[in-house]
Amino acid sequence: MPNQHGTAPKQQRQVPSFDAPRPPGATGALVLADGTVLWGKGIGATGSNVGEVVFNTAMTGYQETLTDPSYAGQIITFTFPHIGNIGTNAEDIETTTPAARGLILRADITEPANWRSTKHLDSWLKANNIVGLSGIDTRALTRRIRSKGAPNGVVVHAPDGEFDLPTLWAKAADWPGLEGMDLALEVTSAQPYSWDESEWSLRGGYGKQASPKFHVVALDYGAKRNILRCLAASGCKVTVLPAQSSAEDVLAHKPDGVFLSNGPGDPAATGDYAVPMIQGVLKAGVPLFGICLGHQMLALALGAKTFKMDTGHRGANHPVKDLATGRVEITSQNHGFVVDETSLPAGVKVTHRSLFDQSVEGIAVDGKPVFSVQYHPEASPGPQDAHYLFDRFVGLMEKR
Ligand SMILES: NC(=O)CC[C@H](N)C(=O)O
Repeated sequence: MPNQHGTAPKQQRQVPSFDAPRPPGATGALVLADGTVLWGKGIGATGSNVGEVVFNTAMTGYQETLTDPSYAGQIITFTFPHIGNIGTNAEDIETTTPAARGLILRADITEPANWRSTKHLDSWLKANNIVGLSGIDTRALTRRIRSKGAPNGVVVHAPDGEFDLPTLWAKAADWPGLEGMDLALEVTSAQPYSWDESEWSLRGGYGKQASPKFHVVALDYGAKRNILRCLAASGCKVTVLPAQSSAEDVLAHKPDGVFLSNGPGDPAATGDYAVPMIQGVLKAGVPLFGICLGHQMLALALGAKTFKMDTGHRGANHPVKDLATGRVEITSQNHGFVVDETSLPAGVKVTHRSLFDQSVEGIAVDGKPVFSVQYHPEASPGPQDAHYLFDRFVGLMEKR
């Protein structure tokens, strides 16, 4: 039986026929695990890469999106057609080593016209070894993902047009998929470090750096820089620790608060290290705040379950309702797994809900300084409606 990604076990699967004529001039393709081939023009680095093919509907912020470590293991389809128009620069990055496995565009890369641009997107993709494809009917691809779920696929770019479809297809069909895959360990920092605000200027309306009042230990599962910036701007000195740090490692820093970062892969696959660490911190009563993967890990540590969504949420205009105030926030999102509401134990309440599909967007523990959200209050890219959550975290530390 093929699973939801269209991947069938090796012994059962049929090698698709790849006899259809290759369009002249095709220098790239997307080969899906079900044998579908979408021909296009290769962009960025040459070579091929396998991953889960997802789509992002944000109209801005392609450089932040491509450098968000949560995209490890994924090939990003941009539904917005003008990608490249502001070029790239050295500031709008969420990590120095992008983890996304490829990108799919409708149109050719737009020529840059922006005073901050220091490099054309195509050269930047090459420098960062990201393989891409343009000339793809991204609307059709997105509709396919929406109706059948995110497929596994291989993106290939070969300037001479020479690539072997059966080999690429086998790479897609053999890839196990994100379910059960721990990718946080691929993108976490190897060493602890202090977030140095002087190196990375505060941007975008968060104001100047506040002098630190609280010490926050941030667990790095693939943390976006703008989260660390937002914590610093809210008055926190931030110590970043590697993903596999234990509760003892964390508490040895005598933190006023502990932050659980975003990150790639399946949250349930990180259970052996993240869950005991979080449980130790919960026991110590230290205020806890989690974003996205961190939110999912907190739910797991509280005894709940997560599961893989068919399509996921990736974009910059997702409406979320704060159930306490009734206020609707427009949020930035990037996730493919979600907390199973029915598995939440007594004493853990849903605080935020997606107005697209009613799924859980935030939780809090009754009477404890512990909360998390599925979406991205730090934006980058996206609106800043939810920035108040950083102040809420600081408020909990203040109270304690
Ligand atoms: N942005 C994130 O932290 C993503 C969390 C998790 N990897 C998911 O896809 O659901």
